[in-house]
Amino acid sequence: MAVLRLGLPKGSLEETTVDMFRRAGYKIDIQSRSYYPSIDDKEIECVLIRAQEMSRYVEEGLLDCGLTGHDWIVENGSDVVEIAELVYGKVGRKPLRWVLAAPNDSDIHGPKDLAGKRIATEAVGMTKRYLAKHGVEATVEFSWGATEVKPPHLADAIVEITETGSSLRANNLRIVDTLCETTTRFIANKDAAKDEFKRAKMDKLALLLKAVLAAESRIGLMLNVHKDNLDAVLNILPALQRPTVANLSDKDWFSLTTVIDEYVARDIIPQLMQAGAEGLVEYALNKVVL
Ligand SMILES: Nc1ncnc2c1ncn2[C@@H]1O[C@H](COP(=O)(O)OP(=O)(O)OP(=O)(O)O)[C@@H](O)[C@H]1O
Ligand SMILES: O=P(O)(O)OC[C@H]1O[C@H](OP(=O)(O)OP(=O)(O)O)[C@H](O)[C@@H]1O
Ligand SMILES: [Mg+2]
Repeated sequence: MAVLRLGLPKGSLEETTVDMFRRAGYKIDIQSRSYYPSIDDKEIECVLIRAQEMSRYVEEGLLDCGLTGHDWIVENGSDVVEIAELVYGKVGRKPLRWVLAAPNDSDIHGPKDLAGKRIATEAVGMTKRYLAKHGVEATVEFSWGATEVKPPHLADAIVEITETGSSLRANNLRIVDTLCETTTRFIANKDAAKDEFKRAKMDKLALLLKAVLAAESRIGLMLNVHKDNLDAVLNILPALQRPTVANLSDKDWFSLTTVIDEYVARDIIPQLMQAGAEGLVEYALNKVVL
């Protein structure tokens, strides 16, 4: 039987990825110390791999596809096919940033101030390219992690990824500059992407994962409205998502169903009620296919 070999990222992206697959309809079970999670789809075989190494194994064909950050795909210089961009991190749903950071009281305020200094980072290639772009000579030292603790004694500055900013704050570091942004990508091996079975399977996974992300920021809205108030209520709803308007058994009343961005709901719901909406129900969505 044909099987798709899928790499799941160990580390920061692990929990969110497994949760996204669950909401996409796949149950993944990771036993402690096992690097072969089980999945309730006989056509998929999962392997847990560090995000840093994912693109290398996908490029070599040891894995057909996998999820990892754009940052490590670039850092490794991997030649892989991008099936989908999925904007999620460990905590949030926004791109993450790789930043140059220095102690709050340091005299480093821009790239030029790095001349002759020592910079610790997990992303050596990215940092060297940044220095070259600014024509600055500095020492770049590979860091195995816990990089934020290094300044001021073990390094003058660091290049590190930040999501919530709490690791930088906890270590009295301030952001000096942003080197790049990164998001999660669903990548495939070039040959696997040309294989009919594997490509179809990957496209299906990408569609479902994107649908889960699209649903997270939206809500469903259902309400009833008298015909005299129909236009007023319709005018309040965002123009992009035309609602479904259906007749109720009483001819003078209509039922409206629509999907809107969650952040507009808090403004719109009171307005809708004022305009004559009744029996309004807001509900969570599992998947939205755009
Ligand atoms: N909050 C986050 N912190 C760090 N990396 C994140 C975060 N959210 C998403 N990522 C992404 O996860 C990947 C991190 O890969 P990496 O191999 O460094 O593992 P790690 O998650 O830091 O694991 P470890 O705990 O072993 O250091 C990167 O591609 C990065 O863009
Ligand atoms: O801006 P924040 O929300 O604080 O997130 C960013 C931090 O999370 C990651 O650390 P990780 O857990 O991978 O530890 P490590 O430094 O030992 O790799 C990353 O390397 C940063 O330190
Ligand atoms: Mg890490």
